[in-house]
Amino acid sequence: MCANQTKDNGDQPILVYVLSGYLGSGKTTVLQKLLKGAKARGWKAAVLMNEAGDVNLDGELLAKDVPMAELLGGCICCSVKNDLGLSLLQLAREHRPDVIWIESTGVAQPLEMMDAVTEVSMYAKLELRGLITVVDARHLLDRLRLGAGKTLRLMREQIRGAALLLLSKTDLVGRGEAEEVRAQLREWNPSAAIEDALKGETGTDLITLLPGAVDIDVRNHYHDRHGHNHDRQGHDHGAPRLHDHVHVLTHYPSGPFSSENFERFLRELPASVYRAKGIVTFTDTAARYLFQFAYRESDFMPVASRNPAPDVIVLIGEDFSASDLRERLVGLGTGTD
Ligand SMILES: Nc1nc2c(ncn2[C@@H]2O[C@H](COP(=O)(O)OP(=O)(O)OP(=O)(O)O)[C@@H](O)[C@H]2O)c(=O)[nH]1
Repeated sequence: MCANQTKDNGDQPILVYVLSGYLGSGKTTVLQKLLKGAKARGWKAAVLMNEAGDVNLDGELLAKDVPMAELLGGCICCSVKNDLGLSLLQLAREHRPDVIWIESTGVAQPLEMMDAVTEVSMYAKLELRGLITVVDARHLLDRLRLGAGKTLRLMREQIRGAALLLLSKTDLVGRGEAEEVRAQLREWNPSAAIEDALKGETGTDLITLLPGAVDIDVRNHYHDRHGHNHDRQGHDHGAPRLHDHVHVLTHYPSGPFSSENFERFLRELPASVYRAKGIVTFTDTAARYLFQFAYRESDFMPVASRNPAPDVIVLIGEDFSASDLRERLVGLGTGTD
């Protein structure tokens, strides 16, 4: 391979992560570490920042060479939902990054966020890999002591929706208190990885903790600048962490399948998958279809033929086995479903 050949991720999905966490929990601090880690690995990263106010001060704290889009004056999950789509698409098309980090406002509802981000998968090859929630140990503890309330409820939702939980401000609590917080996190979200992140510093390289990030390593290293041909399975990058119990699963079908198989697949989805959407091509119909599945009802609409996005199926749920569902999805195309 030629030494100055650059990586080509043309056909690879851009991986998207949402950084969630209550106001002041340490999201920007973590984002700075993520950007540093991405740079060290030669990944091209971009950032989308959402601030509830009219100015974005956090953006000032980030490296100037990182493409960044800002959404001000509202929260992604409600008032600026459509703008999020446009900004994400623009970032994706203009910069073709390997990874996009979205820093959400501290008050964002995680499920609404997932819904908004996955909507963009209908227009560009982009894959939401999950929510990373930063939890302020001190603040959560104080809220737990106060008992039920709106803020505690939101913190709990952000924790429940996460694939990775980063515990910040452990320096502001005692050792026993930190353990109390960890136990609470495990109770609310038993499938998430939990890591201490004091001022954004984690014991293990933060990048390796991201669900699915090894995929970026694999694609980059395969075309690495020095021409080294690395193992596409990523075996030389340490053992990838398994996040089988995911909340979002994005699948790109390798070809069309029968509408009957697909309808059966939707009917047989486990109750833990409460939202699905995508674009599919059937062997037995002329048009491509955009489908929406919510509250176990599905809806199909023909897609304009000019939509350049590839076929895609996105599943969103509480906690489901990705490998099991992925197997069923692959089976759709082979008729073994
Ligand atoms: N003591 C302590 N302070 C921290 C830690 N992590 C972050 N901070 C500080 O907490 C403050 C808020 O951190 P940010 O990273 O800006 O938090 P954020 O979640 O982006 O804040 P918003 O965007 O306002 O929601 C900053 O002053 C950080 O330096 C930590 O682990 N311990």
